[in-house]
Amino acid sequence: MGIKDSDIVIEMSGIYKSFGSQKVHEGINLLIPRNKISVILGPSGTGKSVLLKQMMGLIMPDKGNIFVDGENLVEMDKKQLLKVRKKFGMLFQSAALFDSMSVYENVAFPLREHTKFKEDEIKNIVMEKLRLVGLVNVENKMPSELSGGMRKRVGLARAIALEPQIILYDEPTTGLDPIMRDMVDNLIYETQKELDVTSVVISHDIDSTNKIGDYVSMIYNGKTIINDTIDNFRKTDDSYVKQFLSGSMEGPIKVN
Ligand SMILES: Nc1ncnc2c1ncn2[C@@H]1O[C@H](COP(=O)(O)OP(=O)(O)OP(=O)(O)O)[C@@H](O)[C@H]1O
Repeated sequence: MGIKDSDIVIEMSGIYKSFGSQKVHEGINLLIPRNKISVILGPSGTGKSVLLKQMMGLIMPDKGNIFVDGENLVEMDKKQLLKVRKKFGMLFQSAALFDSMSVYENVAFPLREHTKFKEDEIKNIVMEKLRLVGLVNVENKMPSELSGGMRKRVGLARAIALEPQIILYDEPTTGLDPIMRDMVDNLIYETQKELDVTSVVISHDIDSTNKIGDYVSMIYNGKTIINDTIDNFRKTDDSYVKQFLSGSMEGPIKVN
């Protein structure tokens, strides 16, 4: 079974994006199946983060279409885009916590911004999300008092506070030691199972990909090299994928 047989939640087609004279995307096509984990791989600077931002309409492509649940983001006005963005939660690379706010206030932040919930309702949700990511008795701590892995958990609790259908993870394991990396992989895996959401994970890490990925895509030189099931990814003869998997200097991928 290939990716085309699955229920697709996000479809990007013919995406072109430049910043000034710098061409980042030159005809990206990408399918993201619903309620599964899709990993997006690619060398540094190939525009993976830009791709993620385009999925939720934070950056618009110069050309191409982005469908979320069949609705085309590039044809939407601001109000429609705000509505679509509510389907998404994003965990940024650095977890991007507010340093001057406690853990509790960080997770409560999107609820205060986007809902009219009363304080006792907010409290219930915050405590429930913290419990879900495996954090107890830390709600009054400040981010600076937490380890890197705990901050990722708080970032994830905040990302899921509004119960998104789609969670985007921008390089969640970069800069973490192997044990912490494993912990974050498990967290992504468990969150997907527990909440039955669609997860899109940007990664450089083949071990993580093998562990959590249901589907794998690879982006290189502004184009999609592969976008398929993990099984087909492992079996492919594509020379770009093979070079990336082997970490070799030899092959079609140019190493700067
Ligand atoms: N808002 C922006 N304005 C101008 N250039 C940008 C903007 N966002 C990204 N870029 C450029 O687009 C290119 C792709 O960036 P992006 O962060 O998406 O790469 P990436 O594949 O996620 O890289 P990495 O794996 O190193 O994080 C980079 O050269 C970056 O400088």
